[in-house]
Amino acid sequence: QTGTCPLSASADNHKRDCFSSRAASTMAQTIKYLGQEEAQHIDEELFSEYGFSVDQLMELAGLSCATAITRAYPLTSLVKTRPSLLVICGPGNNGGDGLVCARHLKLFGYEPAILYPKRPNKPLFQGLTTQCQKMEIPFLTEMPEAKMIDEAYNLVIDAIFGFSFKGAVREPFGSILEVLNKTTVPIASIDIPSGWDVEQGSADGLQPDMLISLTAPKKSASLFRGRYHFLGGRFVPPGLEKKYQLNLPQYPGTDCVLQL
Ligand SMILES: NC(=O)C1=CN([C@@H]2O[C@H](COP(=O)(O)OP(=O)(O)OC[C@H]3O[C@@H](n4cnc5c(N)ncnc54)[C@H](OP(=O)(O)O)[C@@H]3O)[C@@H](O)[C@H]2O)[C@@H](O)CC1
Ligand SMILES: [K+]
Repeated sequence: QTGTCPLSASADNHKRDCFSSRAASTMAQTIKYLGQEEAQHIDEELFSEYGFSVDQLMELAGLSCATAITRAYPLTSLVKTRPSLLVICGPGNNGGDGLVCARHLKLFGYEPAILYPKRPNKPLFQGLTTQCQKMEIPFLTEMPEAKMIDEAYNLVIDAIFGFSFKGAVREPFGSILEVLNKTTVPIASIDIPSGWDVEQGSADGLQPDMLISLTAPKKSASLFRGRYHFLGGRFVPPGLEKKYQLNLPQYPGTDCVLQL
């Protein structure tokens, strides 16, 4: 009889609702934040064990970044008359993500310009550079001053260093990060705020407005204080997710990004 009583039924519903919201929040709390070595192992396994190529995953990573940026800073929200963006690319795969991201942002209607001061002599990066040039994206020859960046661009995309960054920042990136620290336009960092220790962060380093974590957040992401934290890189096979207990949240529908 109690089972049919409206009060009990609603209490049961309440219990069930509480349980599922608790379950959901437990799920959300247990997304794994990766250490540096763990992130590198996952990366290596994707290429070896799981048969992916770098350019495949870089394309998906860069597309996720462009999509997340479009969500956080839609064209209609930009304060400057032109939808100008500055994309700063570093010497590794994080820089490659930046090149792919710039290409997609151009297709999405933005006007990116790229600073790419240290270009690896590898076909992958040469191809990505050519693709951007053919998309009529200008490459800057030097880092503009902070004041000029604040005047000319709506957003800076930081694709300088990712999860392989270690030690004190070497030139020319030390000077570039110093300038970025003086700018006031929002910064969107790809995977790691550049200059941050991948696990410990950096108290006096960049304070980006947006962070796009790829595959899974890295430990330093728990110190991120900006407005937008997105997850991208929807390419993790179930076996790998299970092995590393990533406990990734469900991406909605066909989306390639998820706001955390
Ligand atoms: N599985 C995934 O999630 C995927 C991840 N992807 C992306 O790859 C990123 C990781 O890429 P990565 O391993 O190439 O390294 P990354 O962090 O770009 O930097 C290495 C470069 O930085 C340099 N460097 C290092 N320390 C330095 C210092 N102190 N000062 C100055 N330079 C320093 C170092 O130079 P070197 O030591 O060789 O002189 C090297 O050239 C990852 O974060 C994500 O964005 C996607 O593309 C695909 C799928
Ligand atoms: K970065």
